[in-house]
Amino acid sequence: MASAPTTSSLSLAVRRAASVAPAAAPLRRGGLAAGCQPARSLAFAAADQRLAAHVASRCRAASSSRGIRAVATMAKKSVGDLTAADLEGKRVFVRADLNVPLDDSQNITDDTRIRAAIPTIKYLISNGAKVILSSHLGRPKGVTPKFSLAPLVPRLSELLGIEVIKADDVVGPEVEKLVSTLPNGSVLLLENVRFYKEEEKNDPEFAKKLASLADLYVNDAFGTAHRAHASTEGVTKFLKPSVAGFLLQKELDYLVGAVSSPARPFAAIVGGSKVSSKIGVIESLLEKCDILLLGGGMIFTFYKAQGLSVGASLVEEDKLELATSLLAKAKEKGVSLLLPSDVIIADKFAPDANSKVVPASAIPDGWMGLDIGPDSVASFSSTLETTKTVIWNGPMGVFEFDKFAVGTEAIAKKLADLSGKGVTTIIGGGDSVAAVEKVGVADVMSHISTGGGASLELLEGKELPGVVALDEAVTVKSVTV
Ligand SMILES: Nc1ncnc2c1ncn2[C@@H]1O[C@H](COP(=O)(O)OP(=O)(O)O)[C@@H](O)[C@H]1O
Ligand SMILES: O=C(OP(=O)(O)O)[C@H](O)COP(=O)(O)O
Repeated sequence: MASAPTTSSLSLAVRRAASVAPAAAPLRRGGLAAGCQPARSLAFAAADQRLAAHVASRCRAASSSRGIRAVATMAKKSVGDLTAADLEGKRVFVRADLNVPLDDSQNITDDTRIRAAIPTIKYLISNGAKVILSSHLGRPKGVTPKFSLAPLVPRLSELLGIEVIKADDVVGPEVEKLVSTLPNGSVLLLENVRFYKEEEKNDPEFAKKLASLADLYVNDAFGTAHRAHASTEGVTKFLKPSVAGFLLQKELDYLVGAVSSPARPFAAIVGGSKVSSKIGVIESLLEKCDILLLGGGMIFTFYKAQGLSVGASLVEEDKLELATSLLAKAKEKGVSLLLPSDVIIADKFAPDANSKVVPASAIPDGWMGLDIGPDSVASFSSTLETTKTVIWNGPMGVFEFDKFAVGTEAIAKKLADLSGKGVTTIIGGGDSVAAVEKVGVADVMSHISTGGGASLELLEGKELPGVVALDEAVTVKSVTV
């Protein structure tokens, strides 16, 4: 697997690459100036931005001639910073995102989010903590049995290797009683936290009640970190320490870390239905990537902006100027922006539509582009061959219809192939994850995000309230480049 930078705690606001020297050299502890130490070995207790900058500048001086890049990071405290001495016998409120799909018989149809939450919970129970596990499921309006977390208990228990206890409520005397009898190393799953309307309102009294159940707080709910809710944000005001779980840490390491200081060439593939939903992502990625490949429904707005006929394809008339300015911005930034050279068109928006391949410049009236064509797949693939880091957000076509899933699946397979060759491949949540899973290549990617909305916000450069609220720690890491 490729060498994405890893940190011992979370990257957030400040990342200062002190040097990017071309030659690779092994890390040599003795060779660094005082205050600069290899990754994972140095954690500054004080969370001070100036300290981070100061240390970065010292490391810059020390490492520029050795092919070592030192990155001082405003970081969040991690659950990994807590030892058995901190955790033994402690009640730990863990907010996870266990919002998994259930079928009509309440069977879990995709347990990815449950599996992703396991490392943090296992770490806590193996260190003698009492885990009070909280999540939402769906968007219930009040108490709604079909949104109960009960169907998750067997799978959680199986994956953890212990019997998970389930509470019928989120707060209140019954829950308090259960918490008071919890043995060390056990897990109590609270009921769906959104059964209380106070959760989404981030009601301080409700947050205080949640906090009163525990001694410390771990947020591992990356998929919900863009929500300022009582269990993701409010609760941190009443529980110290409030730290990040391993999943949250990994998501930020890839979606912020690997994207901010990527191994280059760095390519971004952006697809999906509309330019309007991806403006922020495209603008942000144009600042960072070397190559930008565009696919999906949004390409027709770009074609039209360039004066091409797009038939009945999806076009956002009010975004034509924006498309033109994004093309200009790419040029100005020296980013090679590639639009598909051919497309698969359909005579109607349906799985059984008649279809044919045409050059992008030859879409007849009445036909709509629903996928990228074979020449585009070939040119995108050969371009991707040159890269060291790739991030993908949004499908290349209407992949829900088999006939128009070819381009998306080909890109998924190409990324799997590149991943096997050491390229860092990051799948940024949402439909692209579904595509990668459909093709059966999810396991080989460097990172697959568990959050659609959250990953989009991160890629747009926004801060996530559930992350901002956590305790800070400054770390310095060094990586060879
Ligand atoms: N050429 C196209 N025309 C219309 N819709 C498209 C086209 N290509 C992709 N889409 C649709 O875009 C949707 C995904 O868009 P979006 O939500 O922006 O992506 P993501 O969920 O990956 O962030 C899919 O439902 C897909 O069918
Ligand atoms: O599934 C989720 O988000 P996602 O669909 O954007 O990945 C999260 O659990 C957040 O759920 P919400 O969008 O109801 O707050």
